Formats: sequence, structure tokens, C-alpha cells
Amino acid sequence: MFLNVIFSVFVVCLVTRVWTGYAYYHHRGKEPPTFPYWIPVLGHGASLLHNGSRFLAVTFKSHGTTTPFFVKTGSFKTLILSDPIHIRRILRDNNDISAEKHLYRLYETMLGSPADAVAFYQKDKSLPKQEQTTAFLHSEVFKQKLFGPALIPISERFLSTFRQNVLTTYIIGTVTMKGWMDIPDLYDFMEHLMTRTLMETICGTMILEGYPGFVTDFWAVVERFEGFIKGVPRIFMPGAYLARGRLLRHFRQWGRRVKKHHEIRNSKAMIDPDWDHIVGSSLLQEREKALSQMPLNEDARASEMLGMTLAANGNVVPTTFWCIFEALLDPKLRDDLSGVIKQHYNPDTKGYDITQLSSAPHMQSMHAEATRLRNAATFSRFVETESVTLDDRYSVLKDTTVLVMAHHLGLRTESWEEARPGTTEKPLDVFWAQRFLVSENTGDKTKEKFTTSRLGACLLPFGGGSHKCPGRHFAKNIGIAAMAILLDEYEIELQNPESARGATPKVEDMAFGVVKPTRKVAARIRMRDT
Ligand code: HEM
Repeated sequence: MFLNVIFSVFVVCLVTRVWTGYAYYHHRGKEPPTFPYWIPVLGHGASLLHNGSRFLAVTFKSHGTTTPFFVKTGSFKTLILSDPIHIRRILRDNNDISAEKHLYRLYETMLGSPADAVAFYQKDKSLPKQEQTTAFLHSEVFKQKLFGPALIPISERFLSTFRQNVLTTYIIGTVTMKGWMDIPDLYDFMEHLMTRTLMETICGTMILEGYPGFVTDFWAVVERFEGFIKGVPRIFMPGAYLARGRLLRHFRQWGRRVKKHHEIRNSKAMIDPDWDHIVGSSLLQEREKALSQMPLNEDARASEMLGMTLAANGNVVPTTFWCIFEALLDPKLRDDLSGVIKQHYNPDTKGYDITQLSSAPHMQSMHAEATRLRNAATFSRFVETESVTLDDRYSVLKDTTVLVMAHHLGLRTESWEEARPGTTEKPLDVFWAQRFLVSENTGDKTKEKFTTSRLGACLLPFGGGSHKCPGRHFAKNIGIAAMAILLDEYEIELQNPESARGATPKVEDMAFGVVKPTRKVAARIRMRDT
């Protein structure tokens, strides 16, 4: 599943030794790989707790060309690609490149999986694709349950749960349900609302029962992502280890209750296949079925749940925050979006048509821009055959790990200008909600249309090929549903827009990780008069 993302981080963390080198791999077997020269990157030495994300981003920027280059730790090398032609090649679905080989040991480091579960994943990977239960659990089930008609009920569930959760927060915050409620930290406010809503939508409301610290613990673990993957000992980050321990314990207990309910309620056909407050969404129900056929004990299942929580929340929460934040910074943009949202509100049902709203060009462009500019999305691939040809100059040899930092491609002006000149009317390092809109003539009218055509390898925040993020349509619906509720049903204002503007981080200084504001952004919220 999201293992690829995790593995990418793992690789980055491992490779933060202080050397980069250009890889002149001569094609057609003429010469063995050589490294004509090495560039020591002074001042960015690797250490147990050092910031691998920043190191890699700085190295990437200082490298400055699309020539592939290695980052190396001891004998472990990772090839960093940034040429769109090379990236297209590695995303092609052939047997010569894989996305998950060797990944499963990361379950051990990051998610705390038992060693025998990891051994099972690895063994399962060698079976023919259609027999691999692991591939189903980590990838296929998401494609089945978050695409096409299956996407509608889960998106609607997210929308109604989010509306309820915002209202509850507002009622608790104001008591009277009138007037402004202060939000001292808008990111924290969104993080709690979004994670809570996502967990209830995917897993049912029971998942959070008896554990008020769930959201705080979960993000405390995510914050220490790099440390876990590097194997930083408990003594250096006790809080994160304790938080992970509490989460895993909770998932184990929750798993027992779910199992029991499945046994009792299945026999009486009492479970709604779309969503049930105890056993969750259709996605989770299918995953439980798959898990019950696998030789995984409750510790392994708890780690699976932590993995799924990470996949579902890791990028969605920050992306949605940035959608709201940018709308609040720009009153004209907020009004334009509110106008579109209102068109999809049905006063009879008192609800929004999420499918229609998510197809509205302005909403799609807004979400695509937040995903491009405010995500540090990195993904990796592995070379399985003797060599893979990237172009007429470069080949990559067997067992090489290849890494792509998608957000850096999203900032490369030359590639964007070549692919679709209109998209760079405003610089790529600024937020421009209309970047993906084009005018289209339909008879006597001109309409705006959302498109990402011809952008290919310039725009890969969701990765590509058969492992492309299966949650991408759901992620868009989530972001747009949150905008609908917060911008249309409430008034939200930033307390100090100028100061808030200064809290925007530079995503090009990151290789991976959660893109958060650089300081607290205060806001206030009140319910709109109807
Ligand atoms: C803005 C939100 C999101 C972003 C930017 C994002 C990004 C990514 C990226 C870059 C990958 C690796 C793709 C590759 O290797 O080519 C990925 C994989 C994955 N994502 Fe997402 N993701 C998001 C939301 C979600 C959501 C909401 C879910 C599920 C609820 C999800 C589930 C997965 C899974 C299961 C995979 C692994 C697919 C496979 O290996 O076949 N993602 N995501």
C-alpha cells in the first residue's frame, strides 16, 4: 500500500551520507558503472537525528540538472531521477521494475510488525500476482473500494461526518452556538477534525472510543517518521515510542472487538456493507476479510491498521489544510469557491452533491494546486533485471533503488513551459488556484475546463504506473468536501493574514515529510446565518 512512500523515506534516511556522485552508466554493456567524481556536501553530515529530508532536498537543488545522480551510504546507493523521460521509463509497468520488493522490512522498523509477518509478506510476493493476498491487501482493495461507484458512499460518509464533527467542535467551543469561536492554531484544528473524520469514515465510530489521545498520538508518531525508520533508539525519542505503543495496543483491542462483532453480526446479516459503526466502511470490511485468510497474528494486524491510518491521513490532512488556508488568504478566491459550492447545494436535501462538486473545474484546480505545491511526495522503484535502459545515455543496473521527488518536478519551470506554457503564467513557487484551468469554446459560449493533460512527468504527486495512489480520487473528494462545509456553512477568518502569509513553508527545502505552516496560524470561526 503506502509502503512505497514509506520505503522512499527509509531510503532517504539511509542514504544521508555526505556524498553525491554523477552516475555515468554506459549503456549497452560497454563499461561497468563508474563514478568519475564525487562532491562532498559540506555541512550536511549524517547523524542519528539529522534531518535527512532537508539534506536530500538541498543536495537535489545544488545538483541543478536533470542528470541522474547517486546518493550513497557505504555500499548502499540510491539513484535520484528528475528527467521526465527517465521517470516515464521507470513508471512503465514491466517485470523489470518493481515497487515493493524488500519493502516489507519497513513494517518492522516503522509500524512495529513482528518478523514472521514480514517474512510472510516477502514470501507472498514471489507468488503469481493474482494469488498474492498481500498485493490485494496493500493495493488492489483500495482500487476496488475507492474508484468508480464505490467512491460515492464513502465520500458522502466523509462529508456528513465532517459536517457533524465541525458542528460538535463549534458547539463545544462556543456553548451557545452563536458568535465567533477562536482557533489559536488552525493547523491543529484541521488535523484533529480531519483525522477524526477520516478514521470514523473508514473504520467506523468505535475506532476512537475510549482513546481521546488517538489523534495526538498518531501525529506524534508521524512527526518521528524519520527517526523510526533510521532505527533511532527509544531513549532518544521516548514520547514517539510510547505513542506508537499506545496506538498498537489500541488497534489490538479494537481488532478483538471487531472480530467478535463480525462473528455475531455476520450470522444475523446485521452489517451494512457500505458502512457500519463497528466494523467500518466497505473498504475496511474487505480488508478484514483478506486479513482473516492470512497467517497474521493480532500484533501484525495492529501494525496493518497503523499503516492504513498513515496512508489515509499522511498527505490528505496537510493538503486539505492548505486548500482552506489559501482560500482564507485570498478573499476573491474564497468568494469564487463559495459561489461554485453554492451551485451544488440542494436546499431540499440540505446537502451537497459531492460527485458534481468534485467535478467542478475550479474546485479540481484548487485541489490539484494544493497537492502539487504543498506535498513532499516521494516514491521509489527497484530494478529487478540485469539493467533497465533510461535513454540512449543511461542504463540502471540490477538491484538499484531509484527515487523520484515528485514535488521537485512540480516546481521545474523549464519542463512545465515545454509541456504546457499556459501553466507557468504565474511562477510555480506561488499558489495559483486556476493553474489547471483552460478556456474551451462550446458553441457561442466559452467555458472553463480543468485539465492536467500533457503535464505527464511534471505532475506526479500521486506517483504513477500501476502503483499510482489508489486514494487519489477519494483525497480530492475529501479536500473539496471540507472546503464546502468550512467555506459555505461557516465564516472563517485568519486573525492576522499578513503574519499567516509568512507561515508558508518552502516545500523545495524538503524531500519528504508533512508540509505544515512554519508557525501557528490563528483564526476564528462562526456559523453562517441561514
Ligand atoms: C493528497 C493525498 C495523497 C497523496 C499526495 C498521496 C500520495 C501517494 C504516493 C506518492 C504514492 C506512491 C505511488 C507510487 O509509488 O507510484 C501513494 C500510494 C498509495 N496511497 Fe496515496 N496519497 C494520498 C492519499 C491517499 C489516501 C486518502 C489513501 C487511502 C485512503 C491512499 C492510499 C494509498 C495506497 C494504498 C498506496 C499504495 C498503492 C500501491 O502500492 O499500489 N493515499 N500515495
